[in-house]
Amino acid sequence: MNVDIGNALGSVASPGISRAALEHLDEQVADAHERIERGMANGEHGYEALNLPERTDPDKIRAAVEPVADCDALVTVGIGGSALGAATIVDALEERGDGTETVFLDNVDPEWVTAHLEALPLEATAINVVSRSGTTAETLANFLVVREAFESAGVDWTERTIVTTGESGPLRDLVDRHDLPSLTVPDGVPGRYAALSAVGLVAAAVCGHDLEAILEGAAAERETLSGSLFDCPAYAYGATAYALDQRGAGTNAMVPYAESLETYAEWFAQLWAESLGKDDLGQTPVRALGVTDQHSQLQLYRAGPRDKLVTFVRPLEAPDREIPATEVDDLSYLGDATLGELLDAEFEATEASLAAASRPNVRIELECVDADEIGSLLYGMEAACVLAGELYGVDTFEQPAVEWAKKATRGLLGGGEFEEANAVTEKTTLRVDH
Ligand SMILES: O=P(O)(O)OC[C@H]1O[C@H](O)[C@H](O)[C@@H](O)[C@@H]1O
Repeated sequence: MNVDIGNALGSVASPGISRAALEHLDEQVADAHERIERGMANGEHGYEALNLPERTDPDKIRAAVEPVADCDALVTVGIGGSALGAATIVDALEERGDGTETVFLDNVDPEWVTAHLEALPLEATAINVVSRSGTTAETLANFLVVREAFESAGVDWTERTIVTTGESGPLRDLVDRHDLPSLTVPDGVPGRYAALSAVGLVAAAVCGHDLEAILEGAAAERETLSGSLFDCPAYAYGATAYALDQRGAGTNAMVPYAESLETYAEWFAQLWAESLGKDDLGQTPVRALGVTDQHSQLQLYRAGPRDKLVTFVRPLEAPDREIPATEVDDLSYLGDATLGELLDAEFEATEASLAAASRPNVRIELECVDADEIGSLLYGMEAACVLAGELYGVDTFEQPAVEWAKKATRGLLGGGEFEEANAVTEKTTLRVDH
């Protein structure tokens, strides 16, 4: 992964960061890097995630999925960090997989869940249940619904289920009770940093992806971590995003220029929001897709409030397709090009249009979208986020605000005494009814 922060410099953009300020920030990056290395060496909570490329055992994951390796479809039941990493990988690599259909049940909208289950060939479908805590209501509820759907269809779900969870908890109890194949979420790895463990790789393994290549790409990115942002793409990104936020770019629009990376933007949004949104600090991630959202959001990014950083992710190589020639003179220029050339031109034009309007933007380049590069991207952005967390001085690896709502939900459903649930009845209303 390469990062170009030229269009975030003060000489181009407003807000922007001057070279001198960047040099100064680099001293903080050196300190933060030392802290990160120490955390990694000691296996501290959160920092341990950056050790995953060396710690994850692909053979173990493949052995666990072996009983369902010939399935036609895989339904992953998980939410947040227990779904988005896996979804990012299989969506990015879909064209390179073995054709296994993948469905991610990461919502409890009943109509949507039912529609998915009814469309799946259950006798040829495997179930991938993922929950670090083993207590997340949405995941456990969906698993119960999926189980029942299998039972009603006369399919033995215990033969088709793989569970990834912590060492203990309700989901671990189910594993033990039904003797299900299972994998463990590594200690010290928060869900949103777990894509490079079994949490993200079970689905990839079932789809026939090259787990070693994903981990090698991540390991190569890990090698770039160093005490200077000028030598480390991940830190260059994390430090620049932080510096831009400090200067007023409170929103970070993540814009991959590849359909296959659309889910990656969702994964990034969780990573950035849950890790940095604390103590009244943080940068709001928004998701967009090139070229599609040039025609819906670009107007705001180029001419709206100067409160945004636009982050492009650009694969340099991709399969291409000719644009057929046409008999209409005004369109003849298209016939001389390919769809890839059009995509590239749109990217270059959009990037330049933002720079010309002094809007800060950063370019993240991948060689292509393959297993190696996706490993590199996920690891690089995790490291960027950990660095940003150090610079902000927040508790990067916790998410107390999300836990608050989880407790309130459980309280409302009678799952225990949680005072957070009282806030629901105490709500202030000012209704305008039809
Ligand atoms: O893996 P689980 O324990 O089921 O948690 C799933 C998700 O739950 C919450 O929403 C947390 O904020 C996320 O960080 C986590 O990824």
